[in-house]
Amino acid sequence: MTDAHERRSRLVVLAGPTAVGKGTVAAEVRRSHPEVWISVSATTRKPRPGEENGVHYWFVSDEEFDRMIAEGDLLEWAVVHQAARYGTPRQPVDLALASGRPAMLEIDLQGARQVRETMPDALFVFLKPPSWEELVRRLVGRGTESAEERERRLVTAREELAAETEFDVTIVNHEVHAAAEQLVALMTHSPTDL
Ligand SMILES: Nc1ncnc2c1ncn2[C@@H]1O[C@H](COP(=O)(O)OP(=O)(O)OP(=O)(O)O)[C@@H](O)[C@H]1O
Ligand SMILES: Nc1nc2c(ncn2[C@@H]2O[C@H](COP(=O)(O)O)[C@@H](O)[C@H]2O)c(=O)[nH]1
Repeated sequence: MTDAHERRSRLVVLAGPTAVGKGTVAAEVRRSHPEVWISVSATTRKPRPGEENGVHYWFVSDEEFDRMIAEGDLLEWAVVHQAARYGTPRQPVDLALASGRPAMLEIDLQGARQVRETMPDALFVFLKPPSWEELVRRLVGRGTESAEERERRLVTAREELAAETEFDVTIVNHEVHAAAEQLVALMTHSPTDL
């Protein structure tokens, strides 16, 4: 493996449609590979039951999010599902990469495109559902959105699925542990080895 490839693999950007399982797979990586650093995003969305500030997200006000943008604190940010703003705090990413830890961002397509511009050496991974029907089942089964919000998310999901070819690698999330292991392997192996 070349030095260039090692640099390329250390930051993984994970994206994919709503409810494909990005958060679940990221939680599995956190559980089984504590050596991997995972970014905690800031969002203006309200917490879901069980979500903790600083663990799942930094839940911030619109004013605080405006301040973070103005002060250049965010590596990327976007309005997602036409509903709330989400962004990646820049400094923790820089610190994780400087410390040599493998690092991962779990963000939407718009954010991934921004990171592609500023950090083209990152590895862009698309998490894909086994089928559209299974994606809808997971979204409904999660039970965290209203029917109206689910519809909005599925509109974005169609656009995100169409962007798969922009990514370096696709992982199909059939099973959570297997998907997490494939993701971690990408941080240490060439995609062509898998
Ligand atoms: N491999 C899998 N098999 C079956 N169910 C899964 C799998 N992965 C995730 N799920 C379930 O699918 C639902 C959506 O998962 P999750 O919330 O992680 O998706 P997400 O991609 O982070 O969604 P969003 O982009 O909307 O935040 C959850 O109920 C989760 O338990
Ligand atoms: N561009 C960014 N997108 C992000 C970030 N953190 C999360 N996300 C994406 O938002 C949607 C919705 O998440 P949810 O928790 O409300 O279901 C999902 O696609 C996430 O990947 C971020 O920092 N930047």
